[in-house]
Amino acid sequence: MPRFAANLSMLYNEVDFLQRFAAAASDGFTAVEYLFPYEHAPEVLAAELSVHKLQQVLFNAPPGDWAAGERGIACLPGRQAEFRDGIARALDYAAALHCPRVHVMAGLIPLDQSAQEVRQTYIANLRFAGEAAARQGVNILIEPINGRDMPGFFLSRQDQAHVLVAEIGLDNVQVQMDLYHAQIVEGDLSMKLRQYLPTGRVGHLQIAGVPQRHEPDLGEVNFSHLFNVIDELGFDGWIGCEYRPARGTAPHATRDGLGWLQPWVTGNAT
Ligand SMILES: O=C(O)C(=O)[C@H](O)CO
Ligand SMILES: [Mg+2]
Repeated sequence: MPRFAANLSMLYNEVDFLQRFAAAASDGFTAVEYLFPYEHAPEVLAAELSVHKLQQVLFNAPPGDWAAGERGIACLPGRQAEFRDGIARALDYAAALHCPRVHVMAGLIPLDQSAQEVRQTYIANLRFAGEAAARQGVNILIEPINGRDMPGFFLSRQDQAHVLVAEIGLDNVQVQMDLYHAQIVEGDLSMKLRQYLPTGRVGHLQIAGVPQRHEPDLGEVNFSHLFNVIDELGFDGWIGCEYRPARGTAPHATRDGLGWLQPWVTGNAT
C-alpha cells in the first residue's frame, strides 16, 4: 500500500505553519514534508513532530535568494561556498528532525556561463552534498521540475536526472520523481514508473493533479491506476502530497479535499 506524506508548504494553508502538523495528524497522516524549515528553530519543529507522532520524510536545502527568484544554487558557478554552507545547515536540521532525505534544488540556468561549466558545477556540488550527507545516513534528492512553473530550471526530465545521478555516482544521491512535473514535461507515467522504480534510484515520489496542481483526483491523470502500479512495483518509499487544495484556504479546505486518499488508508482501493 503506498504511504502518503502531507506536504505542509502546500496543504493546510488554512492554518499557520506550526498548526499544520496537528492538522495533518488529525487527518490520519503519519508523515510530513515541506519546502524549508529555516524560519523555525529545529527544536520547535522537532517538538511538533514528536507531539503529533509524525515523521519528517523530506525538506529542501537552502535555495539561494528565493524572494529574488532563485530556485536553488547547485548549478551556479561561483556560488560553491554558499552551497556548501547551505548543505551543512540542511544536514544540521536533518539530524535534529531525524529526516532521512534532503532535496537539493538545481537552480535556474545562468545564461552568462557555458553549459559545460554549469553541468560540471552541478555534478561537483552534488558530489559534495552526497558525501557530506552519507556521513550521517541521509539521502540527497534531485528533482526535475517543469519549465512552465519554473522557466529556465536546470533539471526538467527524468532521463536527464538519471544520467546525472549515474555520473555523480553515489548511492545516496537519488531522484525525486514528482509525477505532476513528469506528466507536464513528458507523460507516459505508468511506463516511466516501470522504467525507473526498479532501478532503486528513485528515493521519493510526489503527486498533484494536472494541470492545476490541485487534488490528485482532479485533472487529467488517473492516480488510482498509478498507485496500483507503484504498489505492484514494490516501492517502499513515501509519496508526498504536494498540491494546492482546490478549496483554497477556506476552513477545512484540505480535509474536505482528502476523499481521494480514503481508499488508500482504509485498504479499500481497487
Ligand atoms: O516544486 C516542487 O515540485 C518541489 O518539490 C520543490 O521542492 C520546490 O519547488
Ligand atoms: Mg515536487
